[in-house]
Order: sequence, then C-alpha cells, then structure tokens
Amino acid sequence: MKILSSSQIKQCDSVTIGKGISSIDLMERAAKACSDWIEINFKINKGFSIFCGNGNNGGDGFAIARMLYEKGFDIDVFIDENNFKFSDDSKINLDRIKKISGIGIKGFSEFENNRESVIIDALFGYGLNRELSDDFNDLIEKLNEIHTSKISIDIPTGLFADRIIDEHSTVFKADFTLTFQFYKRSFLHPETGRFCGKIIVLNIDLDEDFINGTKTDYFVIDETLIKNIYKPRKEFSHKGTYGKSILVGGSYGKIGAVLMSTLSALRTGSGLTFTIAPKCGNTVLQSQIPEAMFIDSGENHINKIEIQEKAVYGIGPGLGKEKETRKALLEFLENYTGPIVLDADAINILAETQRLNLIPENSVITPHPLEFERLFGKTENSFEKIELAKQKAEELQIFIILKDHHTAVVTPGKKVFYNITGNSGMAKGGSGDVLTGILTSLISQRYEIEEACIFGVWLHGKAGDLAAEEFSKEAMLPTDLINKIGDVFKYLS
Ligand SMILES: NC(=O)C1=CN([C@@H]2O[C@H](COP(=O)(O)OP(=O)(O)OC[C@H]3O[C@@H](n4cnc5c(N)ncnc54)[C@H](O)[C@@H]3O)[C@@H](O)[C@H]2O)[C@@H](O)CC1
Ligand SMILES: Nc1ncnc2c1ncn2[C@@H]1O[C@H](COP(=O)(O)OP(=O)(O)O)[C@@H](O)[C@H]1O
Ligand SMILES: [K+]
Repeated sequence: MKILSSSQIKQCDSVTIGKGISSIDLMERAAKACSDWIEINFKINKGFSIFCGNGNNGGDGFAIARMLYEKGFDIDVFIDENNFKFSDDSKINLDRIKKISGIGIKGFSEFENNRESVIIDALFGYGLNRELSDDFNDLIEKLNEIHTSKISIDIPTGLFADRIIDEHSTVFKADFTLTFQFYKRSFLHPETGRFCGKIIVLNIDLDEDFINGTKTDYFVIDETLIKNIYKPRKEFSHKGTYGKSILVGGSYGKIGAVLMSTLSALRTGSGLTFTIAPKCGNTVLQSQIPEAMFIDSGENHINKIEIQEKAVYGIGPGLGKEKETRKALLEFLENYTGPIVLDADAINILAETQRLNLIPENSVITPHPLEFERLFGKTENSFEKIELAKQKAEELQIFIILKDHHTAVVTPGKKVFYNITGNSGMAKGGSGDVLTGILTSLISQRYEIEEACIFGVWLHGKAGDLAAEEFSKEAMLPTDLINKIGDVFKYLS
C-alpha cells in the first residue's frame, strides 16, 4: 500500500472530487465509514463527546455526530468558542446538526469530564501546518488526562502526516485512529506513532488512477503485497529446488542464537540447511536440529568461514567478536561475491573495522537502532534515520532492514517498506536471530532480494503476532515464534 504525503493526499481528494463526487458527499462517505466502524466496535458505549475543529476534519466530526445520533447514541459536540470561521463543508455539517435538538453544541471550555463518554478528536487532520496554539494544547492535555476510550479521526491532533514533531509537542493520545485510505508516515515512526493507538484504515474510494499514478518512495507492507510475493511450493520439486542456507554464528555461551537462526531457516522452507559454528555447539545443534548439517570452526568461537558453492549465507547471530572471528569474517567477505545476510556481531565487526565496502552488492544487513548508529552514526530522529538509510543503501547497493516496532526495509533504489506485523512480545533477545534465519532461507529459495526482505519481515512479525495470541506478549519466546511460522504459511495458502 502506498503512503502519500499530505500534499499528495490533498491532491488525491481534489482529483476524486473532480471526477464526479462533490466534496460534501466525499465528507459524508468518510463520516459514514467512521460511524459504521464506531457503531460496531463501541456498541456497548452510550455517549460520545466529539471535539471539532474548523476545517474539514471538524466537518467529519459534525457529520459523525449526526450519524451516531441517528444510530441511537447520546452526542455532545464541542467547538472553538473563539473562532466561528468554518470551512464550507464543515459549515454545512455544523448547520445540519444545529437542526437536531437532541445534539448539544457547546464551547470547548464547557466540557466537563464525564467518564462514561467516549472522546472523539476531530480537531485537525492532515491540514495541520503549524504548531498548535496554547488553547488547543491546554484542551488536548486536559483530554489526555481523562481515562476513557479515545478515537482520533484521520490523524491524532497535533501530529503532522509525514514529519517529526518537537519532542515537547502536545498531541491527542488516541486508542484508535480511524484514518482515510492511507497510512500516514508519522503513524509508523516511534516518536509519533505512539499517539495513534490501533490504526484502522477506512477505504473511502479515493481515485484509483491518481493513486496508481502517484510516485512515492514509501509503502506499507500489506497482505495484498505479500500474497503477490509468496510462492507456494511446487509438488514436482526436490530439496535442490529450495536452495542451500548456511547459518554462521554462535560462540561459547551463545550457541542458542545460531540454533534459532538455523531452525527458522528450516521452518521457512530451506531445502538444505547448514550451520557453521564452533565445536562447543556440536552436541546441542545436532540433537536439537537433526535436519541441519553441522560444520565446525574453532573450539569456542569461529575461526574460519568455509565458502561453498550455490549457497546463501546468514552470518552473525551469537558470532562474538574474537580476533580470529573478525579475521575469518573479513577474509570470507574479501573472497565472496554472492548476496548474504549480515546481522548482530557481523554488523558490529564491520562497524568497528569500517570495512563496509566489503559487503557484497545486493546483500541484506539487519541492524537494530544501536547497530545502525554504530554503522552509520547518530541521527536526530527516526525520520532522519530513514533518510540516512536510503542514502547508505544506495551508496553501498545493499538492502538495509532497520529493525524497530515498525521495521523498515530500505532498498538500494531508495524505496522504504514499513512492516505493520509484530508486537512488543518480540522485544526479547533471540527475535532478531529468527529474522536472520527467515531471510537467509527465503533468499536461498530464490525469492528476489527485495521480495525476500519484505516477505521476511512480514512473516517474522506475523508469526510473532500468532505467538502473542497463544502465549501472551509477556510469555511468548522467540522459539514460540519459530513454531508459528508454519501457521503463517497455512494462513497464506
Ligand atoms: N473533501 C476532502 O478533502 C476530505 C477531507 N477529509 C477530512 O479533511 C481533513 C483535512 O481537512 P482540512 O484540509 O480542512 O484541514 P484540517 O481540518 O486538518 O485543518 C483545518 C485548517 O486549520 C488551519 N490550521 C492548520 N494548523 C493549525 C493550527 N496549528 N492551529 C489552528 N489552525 C490551524 C489550516 O488552515 C487548515 O486548513 C482530513 O484530515 C480529513 O479528516 C475527509 O472528509 C475526506 C474528504
Ligand atoms: N516492540 C516491538 N514490536 C515489534 N517488533 C519488535 C519489537 N521489539 C522487537 N521487535 C522485533 O524483534 C527483533 C529483535 O531483533 P534484535 O534487537 O536484533 O534482537 P536479538 O538481539 O535477539 O537479535 C526485530 O526484528 C524487531 O523488529
Ligand atoms: K483528528
């Protein structure tokens, strides 16, 4: 799914309006999508306090007020008593509710905390173009302190669609954001996304030709994309059809990391799977994963990485940074040209030695935020981090998977794909090792690298979501996630 900027969304609205639907009817469609969703999901709630701004976001709020009232809910609408200038469509919808005696219309200052009512924020949407004034900040701070369910229409007020906010900005803190047609970039970044709660994208049939023809570097990984990428196994096939994955890692005390990567590669469908690890891991690897083949290297840490033909390497989990291991990694990279997956200590070694130029083109690196910083330096915020990643991915001609709550796949062509599966139950040592195994396996099965990255992060997060459903976010383990990979494939097929 494409992510458009606020100016592109504005254009998209205008083009849609130019093609036969009036702007007031488009607002009606948007408000209907919201009120239908609210009716289904908040049926046990009786009342709603709806805060409306003066633009079209407020207009949505007025229309939602009318529709929810008609559905039988108690409605109070609050408007800015210091500003009675409304956008045209907003004014039409305000006039409509003025005619309904059952809907109370009050000034913001008249709001009294009523714990029973759900708060709807229709103050500002993508039209916000400057910091909020103190009056709005005070209002939002007051609303944020109330313990009741909160819904934002289109965008939590205070957020811009596609850029960072000042760290002290006041933003409405929503439990749900009902947004029209597109994710906004700010929903997907940690500094801004934390205000959105659960995001519900409502289709309001904006012009498809415009959307298809609009250029953007930013995408959300949705199921339509995944279903296009996923290649079901062919019955007339053999193990050679599904490639050779070689997972390289482990050191004394950290054999579990490469064990989890190996198991993940197998569960993702790798035809032949090898582990290169130090001898101290032999017994546990062979007994825990009899399907994998073991190549030893060193006693307690790796001192050589053997080069095999027609294989895809995933290097790093539990690797350690011993002198001999560093030397082995650099030597391997000097002599190997195929795409590889580099994670964890493999990334740290390259950062410390500043030998990033050794990474073969089309390879994948999977840094978490700190590893990214070690590689490429500090950035002010996550928006800047993405820009730096785009620049580095192009410069080095590699794929950078920036791991986070919404992991981003950054391609050498400077496209950014945000992942929306996954949950905080995955914030445990070992989850990243699983991703390395998944990616290595998909590349060895001849998925295009870009597709492997997109599919890999989605699959990893989806398996994490299924694990959380069964075991809870607290109790789920990375190994539970590995055991759920199969259910994700079943879901897809
Ligand atoms: N026909 C359309 O264009 C549609 C628009 N929709 C709604 O319209 C919203 C966008 O509406 P608008 O473009 O009117 O913008 P908003 O309603 O988000 O903002 C209203 C106006 O407030 C002013 N403003 C900006 N920052 C401010 C600040 N800090 N303090 C005070 N005033 C400020 C701006 O002049 C802006 O135009 C969307 O988010 C969505 O909710 C939907 O109804 C779908 C259809
Ligand atoms: N809060 C979260 N929400 C979604 N995914 C998460 C969250 N925390 C961690 N993850 C995922 O778990 C993985 C953790 O990787 P990493 O930090 O490298 O862990 P490890 O040290 O186990 O290798 C990443 O893929 C990351 O996206
Ligand atoms: K809003």
